[in-house]
Amino acid sequence: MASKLLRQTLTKTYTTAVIRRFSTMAAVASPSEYEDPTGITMKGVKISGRPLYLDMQATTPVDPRVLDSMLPFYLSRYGNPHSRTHLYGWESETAVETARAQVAALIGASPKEIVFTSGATESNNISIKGVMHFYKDKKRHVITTQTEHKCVLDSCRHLQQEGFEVTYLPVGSDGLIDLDRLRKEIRPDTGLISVMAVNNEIGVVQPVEEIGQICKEFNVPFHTDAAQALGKIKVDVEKWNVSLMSLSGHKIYGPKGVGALYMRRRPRIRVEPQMNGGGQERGIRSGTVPTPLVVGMGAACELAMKEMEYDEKRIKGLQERLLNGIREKIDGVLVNGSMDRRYVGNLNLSFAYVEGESLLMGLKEVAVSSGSACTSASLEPSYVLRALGVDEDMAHTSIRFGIGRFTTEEEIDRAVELTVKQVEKLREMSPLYEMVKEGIDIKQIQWAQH
Ligand SMILES: Cc1ncc(COP(=O)(O)O)c(C=O)c1O
Ligand code: FES
Repeated sequence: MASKLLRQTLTKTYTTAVIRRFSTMAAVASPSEYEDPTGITMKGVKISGRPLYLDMQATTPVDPRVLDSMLPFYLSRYGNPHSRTHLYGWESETAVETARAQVAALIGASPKEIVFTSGATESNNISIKGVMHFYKDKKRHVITTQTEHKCVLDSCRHLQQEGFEVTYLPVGSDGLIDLDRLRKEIRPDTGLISVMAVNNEIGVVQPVEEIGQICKEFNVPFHTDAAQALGKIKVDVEKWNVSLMSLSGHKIYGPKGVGALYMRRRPRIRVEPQMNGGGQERGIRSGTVPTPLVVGMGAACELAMKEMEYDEKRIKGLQERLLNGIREKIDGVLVNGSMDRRYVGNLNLSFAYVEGESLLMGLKEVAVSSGSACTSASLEPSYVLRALGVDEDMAHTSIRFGIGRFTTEEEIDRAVELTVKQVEKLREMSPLYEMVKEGIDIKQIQWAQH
């Protein structure tokens, strides 16, 4: 008895000490090699000092409070949540169920409607291919949009190869779909309508509630990729009338490699599983549930629930500071996508009369994303910006600034300063800008053909 008590106490003390140490280390992560004044070279870029991070749509840092909640499940409570015969299993299972309730609460769902996955990519794959495969005898048609995340588009392409038909709805110059057009495209054999809530590149918020109503009217299941919406805008599965919703942990200050899929129970939506095995997660997603990651996602959802309003207010202020700061100093700045229907943490801008690649190369001190081809594996500029009808040269100079919970005013001011400096420098060298200043309409110029 005494030894058992001693062991428990020791384990507890050990864990608490380790947690403290690790969380502090994590909170101040700054690998020293980048601080070397002579710099290092990575991917052909000379780096001396860490760039400031404004790429929150790509991923977010883990909130230290989230990490704190996760650590015990690596160090002392490491049981398999599916072990039925001992405490280790039971405590992990309890933690997974708590996390399930935390995720459900943030989207107005019942915990029974949440399936844990490896991320939004997997949830999107299960939703799109899983639903269509399950109802394949009667339903052969999917409607989605041209500006979805690659994993939605690619799942749809896969279905097309199998003989399903897919309609890719166009978007207006504001990035939003036309609801009348959506109605017109619905057919008796339409088995799924998949429209993302918040776009990852341009931040526009689709009219999800209205889309949900149309889906109800035509009795077609509605799937929404809410990876960029969760914890950022109010998400409500009832109000939106969604049947399936994809969620991700690492976009909301949680860990990478975990996500969730919401699946409506009434009326019940069915899917064909993509992963077969031990039958975990109601047979929809076999495989041991990664307890620490799931606990982290749950904690991140709970924090988002408490802090979303505060975060949004702060981030909105920073977004305005960034846009006004840039516009005060330079002209020819275009916001890509609707400014009214937009998540405030996203500012996607294009800069006229500069060369895209040079702009990015000159902005190495700010970690941002770009819609230009030179930053991606494909050779085409962003398909999202092209769907909006953004001019080719403007698409090449687009920069996505992603602002988040831990972004500071100083960082925004520094980003303004560096961006303005770079754009001005490039314009000084640009004969095109020279002509514009002289009042020549460059769109009217007939360039020599070659
Ligand atoms: C809109 C959207 N959908 C899906 C994903 C993929 O999410 P995950 O990394 O969790 O698979 C992302 C993130 O890149 C996203 O922004
Ligand atoms: S800016 Fe690099 S390819 Fe267009």
